[in-house]
Amino acid sequence: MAEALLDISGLAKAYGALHVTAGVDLAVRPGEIHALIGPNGAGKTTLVGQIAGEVMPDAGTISFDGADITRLPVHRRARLGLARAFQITSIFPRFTALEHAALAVMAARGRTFRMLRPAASDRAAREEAARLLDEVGLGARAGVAAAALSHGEKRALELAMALAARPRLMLLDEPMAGTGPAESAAMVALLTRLKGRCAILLVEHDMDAVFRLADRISVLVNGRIIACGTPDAVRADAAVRAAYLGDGE
Ligand SMILES: Nc1ncnc2c1ncn2[C@@H]1O[C@H](COP(=O)(O)OP(=O)(O)OP(=O)(O)O)[C@@H](O)[C@H]1O
Repeated sequence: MAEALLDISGLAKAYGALHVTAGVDLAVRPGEIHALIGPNGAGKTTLVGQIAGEVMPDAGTISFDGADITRLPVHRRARLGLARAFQITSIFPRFTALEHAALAVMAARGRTFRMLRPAASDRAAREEAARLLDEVGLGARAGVAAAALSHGEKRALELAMALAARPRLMLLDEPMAGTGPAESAAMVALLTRLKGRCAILLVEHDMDAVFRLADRISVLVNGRIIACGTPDAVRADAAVRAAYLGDGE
């Protein structure tokens, strides 16, 4: 079995009497798409927040590439290769897709780019940004203001911006939310193309997308992982069917 890139053990977080993360063990392997599914309020977003460093756990450990990152702040985790894709395109609506991607590239390589003259650093960032946009299928939309992009294109731009950090693990929280069937299919195709480039922990309610994309699926119910395995194994799991998918699916 491949060594885990992200290894979570006994993670716990309570808000008052509510145990939102109740002893989670979870391992994400290098390059895999690992989906985290579960009903509303199961604790998925809180778990992702703990992995990203935004929410401090009460107990348990998170290790990344063998290093204990349980108490590290967000920016230190990012430097180790842990990136979270944010819905970020509304911050500078008049900036173009290319400018957004270039900003992300410069933010990720701050020190490297400060060594260059301003014009050269700008050119290098734009070249890399253009490559990233090509990669997510936005090459032809580089000059379009972010606000004018379609919903699905904005999600693709956010992926390009997260990829600018050259992450080894990307945390993706509901990339299909609010997308129609065509945009959702385009996002599945895009994530399929990116597969293997970095590991992805994918939180998603769109089960069709999850079962198409995921190498493995973990099912979180009431703050606990009740099943983890391949899509086929999870689909066949009696506890999962009872707790989450419903016997009819
Ligand atoms: N800061 C907080 N203070 C108190 N309760 C919280 C806090 N954050 C989350 N919760 C509660 O923890 C539970 C889990 O929330 P969380 O958002 O992690 O679930 P989720 O699985 O992501 O849900 P959804 O699928 O609806 O996004 C919910 O009952 C929520 O109200």
